[in-house]
Amino acid sequence: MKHLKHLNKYFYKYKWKLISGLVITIAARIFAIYYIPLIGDSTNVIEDYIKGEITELSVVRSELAYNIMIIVGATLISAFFTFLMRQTFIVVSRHMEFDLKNEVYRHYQDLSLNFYKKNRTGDLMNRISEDVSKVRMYLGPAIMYSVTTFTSTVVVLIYMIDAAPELTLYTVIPLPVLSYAIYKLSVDIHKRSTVVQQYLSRLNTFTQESFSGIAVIKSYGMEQHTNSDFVELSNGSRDKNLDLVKVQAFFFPLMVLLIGISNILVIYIGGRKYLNGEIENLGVIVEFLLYVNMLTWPVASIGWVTSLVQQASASQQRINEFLDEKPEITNKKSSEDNIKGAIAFKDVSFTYDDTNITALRNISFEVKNGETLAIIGKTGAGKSTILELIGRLYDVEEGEITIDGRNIQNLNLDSLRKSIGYVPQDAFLFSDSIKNNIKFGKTNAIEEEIYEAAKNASVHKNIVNFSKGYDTVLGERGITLSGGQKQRVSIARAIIHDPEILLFDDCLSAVDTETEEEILNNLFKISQNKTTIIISHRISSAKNADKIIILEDGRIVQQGTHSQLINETGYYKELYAKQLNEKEM
Ligand SMILES: Nc1ncnc2c1ncn2[C@@H]1O[C@H](COP(=O)(O)OP(=O)(O)OP(=O)(O)O)[C@@H](O)[C@H]1O
Repeated sequence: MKHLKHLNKYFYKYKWKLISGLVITIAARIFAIYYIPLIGDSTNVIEDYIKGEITELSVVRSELAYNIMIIVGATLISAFFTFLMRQTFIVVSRHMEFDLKNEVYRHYQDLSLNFYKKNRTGDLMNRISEDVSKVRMYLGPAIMYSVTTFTSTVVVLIYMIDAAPELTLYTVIPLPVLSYAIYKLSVDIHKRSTVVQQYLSRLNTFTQESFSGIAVIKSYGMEQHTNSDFVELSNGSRDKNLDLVKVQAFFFPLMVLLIGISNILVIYIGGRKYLNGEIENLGVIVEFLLYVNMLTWPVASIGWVTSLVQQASASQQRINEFLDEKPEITNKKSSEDNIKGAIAFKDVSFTYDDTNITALRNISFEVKNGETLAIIGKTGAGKSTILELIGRLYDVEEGEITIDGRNIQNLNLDSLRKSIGYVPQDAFLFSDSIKNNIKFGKTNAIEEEIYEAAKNASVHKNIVNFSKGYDTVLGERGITLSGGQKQRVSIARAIIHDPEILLFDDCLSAVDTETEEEILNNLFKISQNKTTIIISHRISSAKNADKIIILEDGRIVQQGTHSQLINETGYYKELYAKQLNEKEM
């Protein structure tokens, strides 16, 4: 239960709505019960007529007509209040669910990359959807049914004790048993449905992966194999579903059985008391039958609600685990910074926490504002790590990275990130239109700016050739761009952002050398007063840079300009010779 404390702030936020829900529920219950004594009364009138205590049929008629009117009126009012009750409690729970989802989502966004490496996307999604839904069952139905149960029980018991105290005692005896049995059943149902849920999520992941990787499956002729894996999984899923259905099937029969026992007790004990003259009228027995039936659902719901609260508590615990995670990268300065973009690494070493791989060792270099630095090196040399550190996707512990002479950890984080246009190695595009993907870099960009950015990234011509042009939808719902096109849309996104610092991580690898040349020329014009860092495996991307550094195993092994490096024995000269040869061939 302690995990659910986190939600108290939401109860406080919606306190007035909840209090009005409470008042409405009490009113609904009072009106729902109000008519029962009238039914007892009507039975008594008929009984008195049969016994001859009332001789006028017209008296019976008018008494019954009056009772019926009140019964219909009270039922309608009760129905109206019940409608309002659901509208209040369930609507409030939907608001709370919305708030909680937003809270979790905002927190996810603040968390650092390390958190995303440690936790699987499926798990993140489950906690924000499945777990939040389970918590909503506590915020809405569980609270609503608890209030209903409490008010119904109190009001019904008052009426019952007033009518026949001893009979009340006998008839309510089976009800706690009913509540306990439903609780036990609900716990079992919960256990089984968790397993069903797990199977479902495995089945979903499997199908999703199979369809995403359909090209690989088909080209290796693995359809049969994949199909039998699917059948095996879905057989398991069906069996678990059947297990669940079996237990669920007990729910209503159990309720009917226990209500039946209560009814028999009312008739048996009530009947004997009537015959002994301890109860004056048959109407009391009729009333009691109605009371017992009216108590059944609230009492049964105690068991159900207990299990809902337990599930919600387990879910909230999982949500809290993530909410308690502190972002590793924090903003230490609230006021904004004006960034020009001169970057310097001073003796920076960096080891990834999770793999313990030391990606950078004693790295020092400087790029002045407006200059271009190219980084070349074999795969795994630490090139991408340098760019990630500049954007503070990770913080360095050894050495210092400065921008405009200030340690980046002391700069306003938002200003820092806004001053950077980063094109990662795997160009990621959203399942949205090309236009919106480019606008991601500048949400208020006008059409002309989008076209300009796309032209500078040499992708405009490709885009206008699509039948829907810039409105072409990408990804699952639309077309798939070629690797080179993706990279160029991603470059356009960085260009439109118009940042002070441009970071390109091997993002021209999938374009042909001619287009590469074209983009580099455009970039050269755009980035006159920007600081640019280009990572590449090609000399052609690096040769015009003001400075080139060669990384090997996390260390800078050579640095200089193109003309210096081609005359110096080492990796750059070898690469140059190799790529020159390839070009000539
Ligand atoms: N997120 C990460 N978590 C743990 N280790 C990582 C992570 N990213 C990179 N590494 C490791 O750090 C080392 C440097 O990786 P990095 O991506 O910086 O190399 P790179 O020079 O950019 O390589 P490539 O040219 O293949 O992109 C590698 O050994 C890599 O396995």
